Order: sequence, then structure tokens, then C-alpha cells
Amino acid sequence: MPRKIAAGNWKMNGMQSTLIELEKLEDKHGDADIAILICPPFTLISACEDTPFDIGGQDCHTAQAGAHTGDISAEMLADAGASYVLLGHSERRTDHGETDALVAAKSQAAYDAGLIAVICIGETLDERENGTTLDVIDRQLAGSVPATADALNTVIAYEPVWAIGTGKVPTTDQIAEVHAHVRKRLQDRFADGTEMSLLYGGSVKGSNAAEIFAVPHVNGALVGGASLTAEAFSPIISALEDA
Ligand SMILES: O=C(CO)COP(=O)(O)O
Repeated sequence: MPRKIAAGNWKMNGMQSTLIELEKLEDKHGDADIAILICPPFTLISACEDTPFDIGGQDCHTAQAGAHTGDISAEMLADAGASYVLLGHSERRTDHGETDALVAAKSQAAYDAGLIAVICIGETLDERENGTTLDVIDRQLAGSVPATADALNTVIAYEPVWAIGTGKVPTTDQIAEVHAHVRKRLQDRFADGTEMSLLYGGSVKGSNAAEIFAVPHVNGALVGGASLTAEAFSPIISALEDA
């Protein structure tokens, strides 16, 4: 069975004062038997080390060290206490022009540093309306996921770009179609493709989490806005525990 993962992507949010939310989350979910992954900004990774949660970065460089002002390497993330890193998020693809090839190179750097790569894929609204969603998914999977991926070092997050931060959620049929397609492609390509965790992301909330987690091949969620407070994230974690 793929591992269940409730992941929070804090994006460019979070101050020292935000860490109180993790203490509240620990009170409720400190001994959860699913993985709870928090991806704070780089500045808070070390400060999260004492929490019982898995910690992840939101990006890394392809190199482990060197003259790359402003960048962070996978080795640095691991050194700071992270065990995961988000890669290829649509905001990085859009804001920083990240290509599939770059995401694959970053994923390999993550593996080399012993991190688990959460590789994000997903279509834009135009692509969905053009009927090219599954083509886009195929291209991103083929280009962004290295040949060295396996169920231990890789998690795939399907995040339709049009559902991120918009309150618009695909129908469960739409999620089911993409997740079944991704599972098939992973099974075709990797010996342990059946075991890779597949997360859904995009406007997940406490009120819609249970129905999303009931969709076949949805093994968890990558949550943005609703991961920023314990009050909003806790019901999502509970729904995944119950799924
Ligand atoms: O981009 C996301 C997580 O990576 C989803 O963000 P929202 O949950 O805020 O829509």
C-alpha cells in the first residue's frame, strides 16, 4: 500500500510566530500513523526539527554546493533537518521558468542527498479546456521524474493549476481519471509504481477532504492555504487518517 501523506506547503508564508501552529498540531496529531509533512520556507526548517512531523523544503538547486547566490541545495536541506523537498510546483514552473528537465535534475539532486522528492504535475485551465490534460500529465511525468525514481524516494503530487488557491476543485471523476492514469504510467515505468504515493493538491479543505481521499489512487493531499493553521489543517489530517 502506498504511504498516506498529509502535506502542507506553506509557500512564502510563515514567521517564527507561526511555529505555534505546529505545537497545536502536535497536541492533536503528534502520534498519527500517517505521514504528516510540513514544508515551511527555508528560514523555518531548522526551527521545525523538534516537531514529530516530517519536514520538507519547497525547492532545491541541481548542484549540492557552489557559486549560486540565493539558492539552497538538497544537501543543505537535509543538513537542516528536512527529509523531503517539493519540486516542480506550478508556481516554480511559472514564476521561475522551471522546465521538466530542470525538475528531473533537481529530483536527482534530492535523491543524491537522501531526500524524498515530491514531484508536482498538473494542467492549466487552457489545457484542461483543450482536452489535453492527460497529454500534459504524460509529458510532465516522462520529463520530470528521473529513471532512478522509486516508491521510497518519490511522491507524485497532481495539482491542477486552475485549482490552486482558487477554491475551484475538480470533480471526483476528474481527479479519479488523472490519478488512475498517473498510477498506470508509474506501473508501466517503475517496478514498484504501485507503491508510489500519489497526492492531490488544489483547494483542499476540511470540508472536501474526505470525498477527495475516497477517490481511488489518492493517497493524500498537498495543501496550501489550509495548512497554515492547525485549525484548518487538522480536519484534513483526520480525514486522511479515517480514509
Ligand atoms: O499549491 C498548492 C499546494 O502545493 C495548493 O494550494 P491551495 O491548497 O492553497 O489551493
